[in-house]
Amino acid sequence: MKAVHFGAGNIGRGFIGLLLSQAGYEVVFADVNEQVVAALKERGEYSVVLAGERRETTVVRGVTALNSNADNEALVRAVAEADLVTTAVGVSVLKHIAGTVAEGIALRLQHSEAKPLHVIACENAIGASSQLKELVYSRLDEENRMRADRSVAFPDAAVDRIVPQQSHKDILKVVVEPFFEWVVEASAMLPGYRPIGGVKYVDRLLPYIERKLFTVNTGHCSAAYMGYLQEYDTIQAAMNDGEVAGHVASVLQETGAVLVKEHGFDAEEHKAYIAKILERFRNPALTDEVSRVGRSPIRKLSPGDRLARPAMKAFEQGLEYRYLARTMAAALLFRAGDDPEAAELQTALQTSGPSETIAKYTGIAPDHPVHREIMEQFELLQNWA
Ligand SMILES: NC(=O)C1=CN([C@@H]2O[C@H](COP(=O)(O)OP(=O)(O)OC[C@H]3O[C@@H](n4cnc5c(N)ncnc54)[C@H](O)[C@@H]3O)[C@@H](O)[C@H]2O)C=CC1
Ligand SMILES: O=P(O)(O)OC[C@H]1O[C@](O)(CO)[C@@H](O)[C@@H]1O
Repeated sequence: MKAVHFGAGNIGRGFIGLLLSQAGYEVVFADVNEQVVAALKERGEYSVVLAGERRETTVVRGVTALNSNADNEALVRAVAEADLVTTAVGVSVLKHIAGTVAEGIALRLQHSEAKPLHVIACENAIGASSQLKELVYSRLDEENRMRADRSVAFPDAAVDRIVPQQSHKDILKVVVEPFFEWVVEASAMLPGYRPIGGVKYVDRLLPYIERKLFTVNTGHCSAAYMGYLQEYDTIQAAMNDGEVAGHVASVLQETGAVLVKEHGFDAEEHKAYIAKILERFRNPALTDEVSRVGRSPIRKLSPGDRLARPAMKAFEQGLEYRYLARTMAAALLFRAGDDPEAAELQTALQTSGPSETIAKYTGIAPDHPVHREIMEQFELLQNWA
C-alpha cells in the first residue's frame, strides 16, 4: 500500500505519517522544505515523541520524500501509483498542490483499470477534501472528471492533535501530545478501501468537524488572541492567567450551546469534552507559542471558520455570542511574530477603520448585531493593546 502525503511538517510527520506507517503504508512525503526532504530521503525514518511523563518514542520507518517543486515529475508518478493521498499543508496551500494531484490522477486514468484512490485533506477547515476536489477537478478535462468520479474519492476529515512548533537538533524529530483524533467520512469511501488503524469512520462528518473546530480550534485561538493582549508568549502561560482561562471557558460555553442545539450532542458529554480540551491546552509537557496558535488571523476570522461561523449560528439560534465577538476583536489586534495576515489586518484597520475591516474579513455586515458586538468589544480591547 502506497501513500503520498503532502506537507512533512508538524501534523504531517507527527500524526498522519505516523498513523499511515503504522497501518503498513509506504509513505512518500512531499514538501517544499529542502532540508526536511533531504533528511527524510537520506534517513528514511524519523522519531515521534509523546509529550507526557514517559516521553514514549516511536521510530517511523519506511518513509521517503520528494520536493514538491523540484521533483514534480516523480511526484506526479507517485500520485499515479498511490492508494492514498493525504495532505497537511494548510488549507490555503491546497491550491498550490492541486495541479500535481490533478496530473497524477490524469496519469493513473490512462490505465483503463485505474485502481481506487482516496484523497484526504487533513486541514483545520470544514470540507477541506471537498475544497481540494474542486481545485483538482478544475484542472482535469471533462472525460477525466467523469472517470475520476468512478475511481477517485475525496472523503472529508477532521484531525485533532496538538503539535507545537519544533526546535530540536534533529530536524525530523517531532514532539506531539499523546491525544489524537482523526475522523473520516466513511460514506465517501470507494469499495475495497482498507481502514487505517486509529481512524474513526463516520457517515456524517459535519457534526464532528464542527465540534472539533468550534471547540479545540476556537478555544485555542481565543487563548492565543487574549493571551497575546496580556503579553504572554505561550498558551501554557496564558492559560495560567485566570482572566484568559475564564474567557476561553466562556467562549466554549457559547460554541457548546450552538453544537448541542444544532447537532444534538449530549450536554454533559460535551461539558466533559470541553474539560478535556482545556486540560490539553494546559499540558505542561508542551510549549506552544501564542504566535503559532494565533497564526493566520484572516483565515481564522473568515466567514466559514472557527469564529464567525459559530457566532453567526449563535445569533441565528438566539444564543449568546459576546465572548466569541471578543475573541474576534482580539484577533484584529494580534500582531505576534511576522505573520503577514496580522500585518494585512493592521493596514486595513489603519486605512479603512474597524467597521469596514470587520465586515471585509468576517463577511458580517455593519448593520448586523454580531458586527455591532465585535465593534463594541474592539473598542474595549483597544485600550489594552
Ligand atoms: N499543528 C497542529 O497542531 C495541527 C495542525 N492542523 C492542520 O494541519 C495543517 C498543517 O499544519 P502544521 O503541520 O502545524 O503546519 P507546518 O507548517 O508544520 O507544516 C506544513 C508543511 O507544509 C509544507 N508545505 C508548504 N507548501 C507546500 C507545498 N506547496 N507542497 C508541499 N508542502 C508544502 C511546509 O513546508 C510545511 O512543512 C494545517 O492545515 C493545520 O491547520 C490540524 C490539527 C493540528
Ligand atoms: O492554526 P491552524 O493552522 O488552524 O492549526 C493549529 C491548530 O491546530 C491544533 O493544534 C489542533 O487542532 C490547534 O490546537 C491549533 O489551534
